[in-house]
This record gives sequence, structure tokens and C-alpha cells, in this order.
Amino acid sequence: MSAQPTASLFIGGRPVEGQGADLPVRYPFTGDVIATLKEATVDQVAQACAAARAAQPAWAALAPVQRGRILGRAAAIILDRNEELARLETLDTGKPIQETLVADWPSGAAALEYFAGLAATLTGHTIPLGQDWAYTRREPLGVCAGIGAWNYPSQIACWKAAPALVMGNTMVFKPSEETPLGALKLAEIFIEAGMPPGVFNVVQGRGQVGAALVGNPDVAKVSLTGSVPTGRRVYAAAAEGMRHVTMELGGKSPLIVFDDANLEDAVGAAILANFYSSGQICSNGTRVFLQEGIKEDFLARLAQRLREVRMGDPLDPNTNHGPIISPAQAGKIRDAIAAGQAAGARLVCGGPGEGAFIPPTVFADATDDMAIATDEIFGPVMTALSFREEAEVIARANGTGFGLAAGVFTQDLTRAHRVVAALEAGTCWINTYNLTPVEMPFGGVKMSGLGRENSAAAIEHYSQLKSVYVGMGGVDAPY
Ligand SMILES: NC(=O)c1ccc[n+]([C@@H]2O[C@H](COP(=O)([O-])OP(=O)(O)OC[C@H]3O[C@@H](n4cnc5c(N)ncnc54)[C@H](O)[C@@H]3O)[C@@H](O)[C@H]2O)c1
Repeated sequence: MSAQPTASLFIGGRPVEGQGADLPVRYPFTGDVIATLKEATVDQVAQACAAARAAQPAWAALAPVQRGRILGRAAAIILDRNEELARLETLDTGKPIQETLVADWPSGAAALEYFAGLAATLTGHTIPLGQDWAYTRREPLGVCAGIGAWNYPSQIACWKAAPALVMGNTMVFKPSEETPLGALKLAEIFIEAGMPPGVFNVVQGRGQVGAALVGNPDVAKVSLTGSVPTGRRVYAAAAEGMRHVTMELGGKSPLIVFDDANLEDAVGAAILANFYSSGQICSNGTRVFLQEGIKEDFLARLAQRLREVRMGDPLDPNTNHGPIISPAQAGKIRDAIAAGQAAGARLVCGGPGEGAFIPPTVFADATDDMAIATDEIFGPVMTALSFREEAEVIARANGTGFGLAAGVFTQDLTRAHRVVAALEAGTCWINTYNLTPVEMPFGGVKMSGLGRENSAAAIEHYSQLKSVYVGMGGVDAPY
């Protein structure tokens, strides 16, 4: 099984071979090497940034509707080839094909379509000042660097490229070293859709290639999806050059289930909030707070439904739980499971699993200070905590440095909105979980990040305002 691309990088509208270290790409299910890429050297990162800088003025000078049209064509190509692209995404990530067919490229295409439509609506304001007046121009930032995580590689590339490009910026994108294949396809599709060379470039490599990109003097903005420790480093490096940032980082989000909730729906949401994509989702609600009266019923029903999980070959359409991205990540998840057991939490179901697979794992009777309740595991591990009262659960839900997402299950309308208003999280769900339509802003507060992706809000993070004061009369100088 091979997924070898034409070349490792994409610079100035064409595939270019990397001149750096080898980057083997393994299919997480078998561990087989399906492609061997080469990292970009620091010089090649600079070439990609120079190509993006050279392409930017002409790209920005197009009418917005022309840029939108190209993004729209790219979305149509993606949707047309969704099956082939989903297969590649499954090989790259190990995620079940039943997920990649609906959640990865289709979500990327939706972002391209959304921002394509928004393109022609982006305007400044006029400000009346009596005789004089002022206006604002919403202008691009220049070259934007995008850096991705491995869990949703193609979706992340599209979510970053769409608002950036539609605003007249150009981009150099570095996918995660674990999942380098999808972004190269996106670069090809953009060219096929009529995008000028140099508008979207791809470089490959590990953290130090990302660092070279962040520090490149041509780069005006950095948008990172990754962990909090990486986010801290990238934000600090970007600050050196006063670069704009968007930070989509990790979480340990609360999912609060009150005793009046529809139990079956809440159990379903807990499954989606913990085990979809083998739990490798930033916004997962991994601290599930259960009101005391329903705790045991909830856990019993959850364990029952989890028995129906089908782990196995990700390319089998019946498989709904795939392998973990890498042996290193599986090892970290197993360490977290062992720490939960050592700390005395009750293992309701699951456990360390075998090889690349870790089954849906549920801990109960945990306390807020256990590592399984404080640290992001980024795997299929849910921690159930019990609570008595609303004020108590709000305080405990907020008792974390993270603030990416949160969910509330209750039939009480006023309580749902009251609790959500009190939660320190950038993205909240009431009576559902983990839905991230392109129409809705997505992002975190506190250590989980800065800026927003998706929706018109994303445009603010890929543009800057120029204010223009227009004098309509004489100039009255003091001397
Ligand atoms: N908020 C979100 O939208 C979102 C979405 C998906 C994943 N995540 C988070 O991502 C993490 C998992 O992904 P990961 O393990 O790939 O994250 P990571 O932080 O290890 O790596 C993210 C990216 O940053 C690059 N990188 C590493 N060091 C760098 C440096 N010094 N300078 C520039 N780039 C550098 C990596 O090569 C990779 O491309 C989890 O914490 C998860 O919650 C967040």
C-alpha cells in the first residue's frame, strides 16, 4: 500500500522535493511505511515564504468575488473526489473511513464554500465626522503561516486557508509530521481550481521546521493548531516579530449532565465527546460531571452501549473505532490509564488495549485532582466525576487552566443558559456535543487559545483595519 506523493513540498505552484531529513509516513493500523517524505530545509522554508510574499500583491488585487470563485471551485473538486480523499485521510491518520467520508474533507470543503460566499461581502465602514469623514479598509496581513495537528489534518488546512486566502493573504502551511499527505492534495486542488502559483504553499517537517516558519521575516501571522506547550513556544516566537496569532490548543473540557437530562441523549453525547476519532479531538468533553441521582444508571447504559464498538481495519466501512495515531501516542495514553488505576479511580470499562488499539475507556469515582481529571490525554479515555449542585459543578468545571469547550445536558431551559453563561469556555453545547459547523465561531479561552476559526469572526483574525481620515475643508494650523 503506497501513498507516495509526487514530491514532499509544494512551493510556487509546483511539487518540490525536500532537502532535509527523511519523514516516514506510517499507516497507523499496520505500522507500514506508506510514503517517505523529506523535510524542508530552513532555506526551503524561506523559499516558500518568498513565493508566498511574491504572489500576495496580485492575489490581493483581485476582486474578492474572483478569489471566492477559486475557493468555491476547489470545494467542488474536493466534494467530487471525497471518496478518494477520505481513503488517503484514513491512511494518513488511521481514522475509520466511516468518519473520514463525512467529517474531514467535507468539513474542509464547507469552510472553502462558506468563505467563498463571504468574500464579496467584506467591506470597511464609513464614519461621518461633520464636514469631514473617515473610512476603514479591511486589508490582508500578508503571508500567513499555518501549522497543523495530526487529528484532522485536511480539515485544519482548509479551515486555516479559507479565511486567510479569501481576505487576500497568501499561506505557507506546515502539516503535522505525523500526517503530511492531505495538505499536498489541497495544494494541487487549489492549482487545479485556478489559484495562482505561490498563493498556497506546503512545507514539511517536525517542530524545528515549524519554528523556522514562525521566525521567517516574511510571515505576518501564525495560526497554530496544537498542544498548549507548543502554543506557548509559538506565541512567544511570533511576539518577537509582532506577528498576529491564532492559537487553537488543547483542552480538558467538562460535559455536565443534570439529573433531568434525557439520559440516552446524554450517553450518546458522552460517546461522541470522548471516543470519536479514538478520542483524539481537542474539544472532547473528557470530564463528565454526573449529578448524583443518575450516575450509576448513566454509567451502566454507557458501558452497555460501548460494548457495541467495532474496533478494527479503518478501511472497513463497519469499523467505528480506529487505531491511535502512533505507538508513542498510544504509550502516553496507556500511561494515563495506568495512572488513573494507580490513583484509585474505578475502571468501568476499557483499559490499555493492545498494539495500536485502545478501547473506549471509562473511569468513575475519580476526584478533581487526579491526573485523569486534570491533564489532556488525547485518547479514548473518559473520566466521570459526580456532583450535587449547580453552583458546585460550575466552580469545578471552571477549575482548570483550559477553556476550549463545554457541554450541558438538562431539560431546564433557564438552567441550561445560566450554566453556559457561567462556564469559562470558548465553545459550548446545550443538549449536544462536538458539533462544529462552519457557520459557528470555534476557539478557546484561557490556555486553550486565542482567536476564532470558522464564521465571519475568523476574518478579523486574518485582516487588519486601515483608518483613513478625509479632510473636506481647510487646514487650521496654529502657526
Ligand atoms: N483547538 C483546536 O482546534 C485543536 C484541534 C486539534 C488538535 N488540537 C490540539 O493539538 C494537540 C495534538 O496535536 P499534536 O500532538 O500534533 O500537537 P503538537 O503541539 O505536538 O504539534 C502541533 C504542530 O506544531 C508543530 N510544532 C511543534 N513544535 C513547534 C515549534 N517550536 N514551532 C512551530 N511549530 C511547532 C508540530 O510539528 C505540529 O505540526 C492536542 O493538544 C489537541 O488538543 C487543538
